[in-house]
Amino acid sequence: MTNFSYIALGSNIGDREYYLREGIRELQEHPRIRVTELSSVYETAPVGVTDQPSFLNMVLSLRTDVTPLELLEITQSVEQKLDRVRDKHWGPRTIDLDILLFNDENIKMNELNIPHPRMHERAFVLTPLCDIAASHYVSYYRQTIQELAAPLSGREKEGVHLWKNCFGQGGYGLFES
Ligand SMILES: Nc1ncnc2c1ncn2[C@@H]1O[C@H](COP(=O)(O)OP(=O)(O)OP(=O)(O)O)[C@@H](O)[C@H]1O
Ligand SMILES: Nc1nc2c(c(=O)[nH]1)N=C(CO)CN2
Repeated sequence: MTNFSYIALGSNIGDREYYLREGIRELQEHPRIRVTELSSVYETAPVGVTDQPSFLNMVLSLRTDVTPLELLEITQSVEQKLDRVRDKHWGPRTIDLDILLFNDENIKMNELNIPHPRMHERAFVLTPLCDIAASHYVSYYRQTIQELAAPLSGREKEGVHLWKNCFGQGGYGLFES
């Protein structure tokens, strides 16, 4: 499995931790994917559409031999399987799986943009990503993840609170409760 990718997960409907856990499990059980690391889980204030429940957010890294478009198909089928309904733009969702990075590729297609076009401005993405990839260099931004996170305002960072510290346990603390 020669490709690597970082995926952001978010949930703000129902049993949010259940949906995160099931999202990870679905990816892990895919024969062409190996989940390699999980960040901690953060509770985050909604960004964009603010009149909705708070989110649980986290990120994971994986290795795979599928293409970026195949990975998008897989993540979308996991979202569907986990009751995701697409109605309101940026509205509440049981599970959202965004492909943040795929190797060091720069992809601009109608259905897929990599790096994810809003990752650099989102504390709810960069904070968990720093758990597992702080020193990872992204050519597109000519910066490491840590450097991307540094200019985020205090207000953005204030909306992001550690909810479950799984990282110190190799990430898989999420499966222990
Ligand atoms: N890197 C990416 N990861 C996931 N979806 C992407 C990506 N780039 C483009 N898309 C497209 O974005 C479309 C909308 O995705 P989705 O409904 O999950 O957006 P969102 O999570 O509400 O908003 P945002 O993209 O700001 O996180 C998808 O159908 C997909 O084709
Ligand atoms: N805190 C938070 N806010 C959001 C999120 C999210 O995952 N977490 N996702 C969005 C659309 O993808 C819009 N706003």
